[in-house]
Amino acid sequence: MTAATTTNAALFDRAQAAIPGGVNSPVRAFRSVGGTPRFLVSARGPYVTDAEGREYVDLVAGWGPAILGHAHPEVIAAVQDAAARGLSFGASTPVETELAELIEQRVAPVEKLRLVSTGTEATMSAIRLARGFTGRDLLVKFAGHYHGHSDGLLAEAGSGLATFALPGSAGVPAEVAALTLVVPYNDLHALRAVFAEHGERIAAVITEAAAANMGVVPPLPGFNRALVELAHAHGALVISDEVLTGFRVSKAGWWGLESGTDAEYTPDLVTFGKVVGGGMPVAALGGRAEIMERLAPLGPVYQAGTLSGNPVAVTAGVTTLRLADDAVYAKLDEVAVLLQREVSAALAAEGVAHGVQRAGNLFSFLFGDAVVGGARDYAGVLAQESWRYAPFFHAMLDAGVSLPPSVFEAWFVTAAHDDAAVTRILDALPAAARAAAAATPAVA
Ligand SMILES: Cc1ncc(COP(=O)(O)O)c(C=O)c1O
Ligand SMILES: NCC(=O)CCC(=O)O
Repeated sequence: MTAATTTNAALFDRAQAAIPGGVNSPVRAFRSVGGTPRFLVSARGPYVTDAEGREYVDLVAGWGPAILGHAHPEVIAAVQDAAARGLSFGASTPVETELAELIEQRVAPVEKLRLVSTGTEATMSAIRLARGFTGRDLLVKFAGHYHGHSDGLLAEAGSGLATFALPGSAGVPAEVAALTLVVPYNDLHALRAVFAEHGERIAAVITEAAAANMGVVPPLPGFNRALVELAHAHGALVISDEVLTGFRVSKAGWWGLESGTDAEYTPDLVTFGKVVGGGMPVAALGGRAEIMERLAPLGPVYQAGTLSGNPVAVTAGVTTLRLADDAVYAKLDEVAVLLQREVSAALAAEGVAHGVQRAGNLFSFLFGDAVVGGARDYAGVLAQESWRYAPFFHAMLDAGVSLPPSVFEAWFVTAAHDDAAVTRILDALPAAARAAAAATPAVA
């Protein structure tokens, strides 16, 4: 390893002078945990390495895409091969159809699919399509769910907005914000009330297939199904956002986990991102052919992109999905279960009251007596002692384990988390649990 020639602190100073907050996405800024963000220079398998030459076991996984671990040799080789043939054509390529077919084969509600570059674009376009299809304007979303940063979706959103306690965003016209109705998650009663009042004006309900941007909050059994039935009874569509869960929690995403059970549901539109790009900018919206065919050039709903279906990025996605076989998903599940158990045991050993939240192989922890039974919505999540997370996070980081820098984010495992990586995490836990136990709330 080459000797470090700079420090994270120096890089952060320089970044802050050139880039707002020193980051290109707010969740990277360490604002809620304090300290200096690590500037990463490389990643391989379950590890990331910072500019000081320090290696960390990674439980962020690029915020989800790296199910195989970082820089999987076959993915890198395929990307290098694609790159050597040209970076972007602005024309159709065979590999785009391959990715669309692969997704359609696995997720039955997706009959037709269009590729875009980010999850934000996928949900934004799905909403326009739902409005164009239904001829209605209102959108229903759930508090604590995050669907990217387009104007209509930032109200009571999760991810960075939860981390920074923002109720929404400046710059969103009141007229636009008024078109989004926010309902507590897992609350069919509240959803029924919204439909009773506004049913004829609601174009769609958008929901994370399993919520994972306020920490993890799974849907109650049958919730997705009931919400589809309710929406359809009122002529509204359901957009199931699988940007985070898609091809991470199973070969067919969250839909795959519930299909074939009593809770099976059929959303009208589904959005994907993260894993479908294998770490490169690919996302997608798909769904019923009748709806998808309203998109230009077939229909009147306009949607486009210079870089949509970029050949290098799509190659990373296709290769990742093809390599993610049953053994990969079994490994993700195994590591997730082990870490849930061991983190919980370490916290319990230090007397830290906590709840464990899980949805497939996604999981997170809630701190405090109020949440030992878990949380089923955003208000439940906010009832925790979130101030216990920063010292826990920093103790793990000091011991060489990189967690999401917010208590409101899921932990992401990879299939490359082998015994050595897991052992390093387990070794770090006792001190981190002690730090969480000793934490005190900040005084204003
Ligand atoms: C459920 C969900 N939807 C949408 C998005 C937005 O995706 P992107 O950050 O690629 O715009 C994210 C994550 O960022 C997400 O977790
Ligand atoms: N779970 C939150 C995200 O994945 C968001 C990442 C980002 O906005 O940078």
